[in-house]
Amino acid sequence: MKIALGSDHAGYNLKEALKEKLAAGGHQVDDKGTYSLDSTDYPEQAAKVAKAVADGEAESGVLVCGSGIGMSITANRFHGVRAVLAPSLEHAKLGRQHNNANVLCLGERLTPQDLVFEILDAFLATEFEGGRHIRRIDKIESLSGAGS
Ligand SMILES: O=C(CO)[C@H](O)[C@H](O)[C@H](O)COP(=O)(O)O
Repeated sequence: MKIALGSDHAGYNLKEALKEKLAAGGHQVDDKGTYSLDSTDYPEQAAKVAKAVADGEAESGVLVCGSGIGMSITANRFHGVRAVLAPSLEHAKLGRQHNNANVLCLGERLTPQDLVFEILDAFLATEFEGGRHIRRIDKIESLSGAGS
């Protein structure tokens, strides 16, 4: 699978570990940065990953910051992106089954690495259930620009 990957400084170490894991699993990883521990602003990397997913250049995205919150807020600004902040396996599975999430957001400062690895595996392995959930996702997509 082609996966766009990004982090800020607070997610850099985890991003590097995830890059290795994804590559070892046979995935094609597009690393959108950041490329060091120097302080940076998460909207920059989140926008690059979200755009790659929105434009169809990547099938899925993975974003890491300290908590995962800033990444998810930013990524969900992009039409067609459904980013899930997943601190547990259940969040990752439900995000795929019910919400057809295409971006996984993680918090390096809050979630231990061994759990993050399991969360990533669950996210990639879980299928969207379709059915009634399609109607709801269509409603989300129809809201783009609403309230502005
Ligand atoms: O967006 C966040 C919090 O909602 C992320 O955790 C950031 O990584 C965090 O805000 C960065 O904080 P820092 O004090 O600048 O390292």
